Amino acid sequence: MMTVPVRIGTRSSELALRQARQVAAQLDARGVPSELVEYTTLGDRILDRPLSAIGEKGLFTAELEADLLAGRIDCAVHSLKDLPTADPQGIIVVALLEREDPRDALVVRAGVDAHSLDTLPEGARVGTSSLRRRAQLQALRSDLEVCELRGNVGTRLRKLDEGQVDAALLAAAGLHRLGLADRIVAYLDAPEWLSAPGQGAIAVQGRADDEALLSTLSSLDHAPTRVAVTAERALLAALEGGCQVPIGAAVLEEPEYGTILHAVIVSLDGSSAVRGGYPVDHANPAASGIELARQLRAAGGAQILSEIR
Ligand SMILES: NCc1[nH]cc(CCC(=O)O)c1CC(=O)O
Repeated sequence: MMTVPVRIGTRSSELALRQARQVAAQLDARGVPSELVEYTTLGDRILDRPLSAIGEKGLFTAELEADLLAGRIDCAVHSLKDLPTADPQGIIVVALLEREDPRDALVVRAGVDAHSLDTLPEGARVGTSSLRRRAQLQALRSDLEVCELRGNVGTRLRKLDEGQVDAALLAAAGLHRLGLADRIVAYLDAPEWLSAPGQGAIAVQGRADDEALLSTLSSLDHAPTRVAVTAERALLAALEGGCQVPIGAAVLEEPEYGTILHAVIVSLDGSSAVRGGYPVDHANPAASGIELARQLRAAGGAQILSEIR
C-alpha cells in the first residue's frame, strides 16, 4: 500500500479537474491517498486560432508528459480523445475509467426553437472547432453556417449565450460531468452521427516502468470500455488520423449482431462520405479497427483522406 499521496497531473479547466477528481475518488475508495497537480497547457493558452491551424502535436498533453517522465507527477488524467493514438515513449494508459455517454450533443441559445439538427432554422450559425463535427453537419445540412467556436466548455456556452452562434455541438460527456445536461436539446445518435474515437472515456497515463503505480491503478480499468476504445482508436491510427481529420467512430452493442464498430470518413465540405461497420473481436479489438480501416480506405476513404492532406 502506498502511503505518500499519488500525484495526479491534470489541466486546470473545470472539466479536466472533475475528471481528475473522479480518479482521485476511485483511488480513495481503495484506500489510496492522492493530490492534484494543475497545469495550464499550450492548448489552453492559445485561444485565438482554430486548433486545426496550430498543428502542433500534444497541445494539451506535452507539459504533463514531460513532468510524468521527470517524476514530478505519478500519473496524468486526460479525456482519452485528446490523447494522440500513439503512446509517447515510456508512457502508457494504465487505466481507462468506465465510459460516459460517447455521443455528441446539440445545444442552442435562448430564442432558437429547435429540438434536433433537422429543426434548426435555415442558415443557422452552428459553432464547433472540430473538423469531424463540421463535415458531418455539412453532409446533413449544407445550408447551415458552421462557425469556429473555441475554448473550454464553459467558454463555448458563454459565446453561444452571447449570440456569437445560434447552436453548438459539444460532447455529451463533458456537459454531463459539468452538471450541464439540462442544456442539451438533442443527442446525436450512432451510427447515423459518429463522434470522436474514444470520446467519453477518461484515461490515466503512467510511466511504463512504474510497477507500484501500475499495480495500484490497474484495478480502475473498465474492461468493456477498453475493448470499445481500443477498436475505435486502432481504426483512427490505421487511417493516420489525429484530431484534425473528419473520422467518426463508435462501438455499439446491437442485440441482433453483437458488438459492432461503426466508422465514417467525411470530406471537409460534407459532400462525400464513406461509412461501414465490422464486428469487434473482444480478444483482439485492435484487429477489428485495422480491418474496418482497410475496408473504408478501399471503398473511397483513401481518396477523401488524400484530398484533405
Ligand atoms: N476537445 C475537447 C474535449 N475533450 C474532451 C471533451 C469532452 C469529454 C470527453 O469526450 O470525454 C471535450 C469537449 C468537447 O468535445 O465538447
